[in-house]
Amino acid sequence: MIGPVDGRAVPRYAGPPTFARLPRLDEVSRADVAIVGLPFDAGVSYRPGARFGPAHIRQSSRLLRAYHPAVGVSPFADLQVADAGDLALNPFDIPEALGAAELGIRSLAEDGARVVGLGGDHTLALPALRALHALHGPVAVLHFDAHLDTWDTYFGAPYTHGTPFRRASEEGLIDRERSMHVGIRGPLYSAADLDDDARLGFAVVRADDYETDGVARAVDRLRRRLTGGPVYVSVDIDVLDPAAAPGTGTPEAGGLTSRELLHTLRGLAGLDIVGIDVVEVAPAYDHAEITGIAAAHVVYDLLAVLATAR
Ligand SMILES: N=C(N)NCCCC(=O)O
Ligand SMILES: [Zn+2]
Ligand SMILES: [Zn+2]
Repeated sequence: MIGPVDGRAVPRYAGPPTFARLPRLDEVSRADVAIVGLPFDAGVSYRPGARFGPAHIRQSSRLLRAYHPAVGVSPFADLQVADAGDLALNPFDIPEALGAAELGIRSLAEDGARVVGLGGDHTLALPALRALHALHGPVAVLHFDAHLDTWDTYFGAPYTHGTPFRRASEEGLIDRERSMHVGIRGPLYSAADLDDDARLGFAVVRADDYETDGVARAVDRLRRRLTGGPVYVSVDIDVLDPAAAPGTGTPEAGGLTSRELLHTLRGLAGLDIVGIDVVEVAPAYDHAEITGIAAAHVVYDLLAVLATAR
């Protein structure tokens, strides 16, 4: 395995701009995990800027270290993780951008890598699910978000960051018996949004459930629903409270702490995770890399979970 540049030999703030200062994909013969930047934000409904997310998450990942004590693994030693760079996604043509994202993710996955997409806005979950469906058939979606993202259209547009999981459900890409949202909160357009969402195949762990029932119960609920098949993990960074992730486009008060989120992610060990995205990091609204660091740790903890399958 080729791991990250050692922070005790080359200063953290020097060295390659790859995620965690890992090798580039073209520097390794094969990869278990490919981290790919998806700089695209033409699907947003409010604050723009998630196109700068991949570079920001990479910059905020320079302090990650080799050993994960809570999980008891060294993700970069147990897995060959490499940075595949960014896909070139057309900012003026959403369907074309989604096609390019699907193709890029699919070709990385066909080479045998688990793909971690760094967003970019949440529209990108749709091409990722199209790519994975081609390889695995319908997958369960474990979706961390303040928002349902199963709305229908905005201004008549079907492909936006508020609609990827409705499209994915309509297209038969997801397992409607095993998908779920975690962290849902905030105002909806109407009560019918929740009925539509349930019909599209999602169970819900609300942000408020963390307050009343705690992390262990949330983990228990999601493990029960997700076991028995492939799982796609999609993390919209706005699942975190704006205090823990100010750098995002559609923030909602009352979200998870980063400790709650990371603890929940570690509870996924043993599930068959076939793909991951971390989206909606918009650095223009970030401060002191708070959001970038949270996103980098989300990726790191999910890599640790993947490493437990070794
Ligand atoms: N996927 C994210 N972050 N937000 C969706 C919000 C869609 C809306 O403004 O109704
Ligand atoms: Zn969201
Ligand atoms: Zn979202």
